Amino acid sequence: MTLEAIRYRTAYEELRSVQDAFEAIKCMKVRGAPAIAIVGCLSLAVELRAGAGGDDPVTFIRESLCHLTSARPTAVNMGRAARELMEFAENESMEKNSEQLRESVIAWIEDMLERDVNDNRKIGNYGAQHILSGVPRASVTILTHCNTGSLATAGYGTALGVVRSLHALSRLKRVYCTETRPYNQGSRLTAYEAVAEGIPATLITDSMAALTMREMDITAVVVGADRVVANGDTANKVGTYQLAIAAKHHGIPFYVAAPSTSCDLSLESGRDIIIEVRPSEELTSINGVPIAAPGIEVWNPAFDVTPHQLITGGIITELGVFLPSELQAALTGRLTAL
Ligand SMILES: CSC[C@H]1O[C@H](OP(=O)(O)O)[C@H](O)[C@@H]1O
Repeated sequence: MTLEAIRYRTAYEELRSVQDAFEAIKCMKVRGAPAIAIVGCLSLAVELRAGAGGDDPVTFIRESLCHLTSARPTAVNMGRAARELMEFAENESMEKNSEQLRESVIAWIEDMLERDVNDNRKIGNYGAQHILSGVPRASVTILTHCNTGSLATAGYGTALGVVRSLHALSRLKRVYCTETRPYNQGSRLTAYEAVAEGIPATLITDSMAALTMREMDITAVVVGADRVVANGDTANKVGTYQLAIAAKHHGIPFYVAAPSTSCDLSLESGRDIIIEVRPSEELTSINGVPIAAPGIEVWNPAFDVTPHQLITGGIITELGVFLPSELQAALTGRLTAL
């Protein structure tokens, strides 16, 4: 029997309450804009199924959603879901008793799972068709950042959903995924999804991205989003902005893939987006092992904002692919301001 030095495993953790979900989101055991909203709301469903809220479930729902929304400020999805669910619950409470209301809200929450996967499959297909329409070559090479796959959503993924759709069409030559320091969503999660599904993928360090664009015939850069605002400026994992600059320099189309649930028309531009700054330890250690001089000062913004002018390929949504300047018109009527 050969020595098994490393076992890379899938582990599941039960979340039994809103507080469990809040803590899992806060410490990034659960991460990814859509996944944060879905897991947050599902934790509420778990408590409602157990009768939480008693004779006043609306108050319990409101307080729970407010708490969950406070876990991480940049991604819009949890806040959007909280507002929409609260509106639904208040309307339902006018004609349903507490038990009926709880069941109605649980059904609304459970529907999020299917809605998200359906949105992601549409994003995947729209994105793949748009990228393929621009190139005569049989197959394409994509560069992506962070993790935007099944481990960041209810399934299939957004930017990685585009990669999945290209792969399903046998039109993906290769996807280059950045390790995405400091939390390594790319090396730990995207690489895991790609290997598990036999998607041709190459892991690179973040610092190799510009060189990869120059040397590896990249067809397009496709990234996810945490908050796309009215003018198309997009907050996404830190490092996205410099990818967009490098893509511009190399004449490579830069796409953002995001469901309408990741869009926030209440904000005019990226200047209005709150950027989460995370603990220094994420940079100075890995799994508790120090990798930096003790006492060094650290700046650890979890996201940056890519100006809409650099999103040259377009914004891929479940409604289609739009230029940043077209986004607000495309989404108006489907989305209301937060
Ligand atoms: C479809 S996931 C969107 C987005 O969320 C990730 O951030 P985090 O891992 O900190 O939750 C990353 O920015 C992805 O692009």
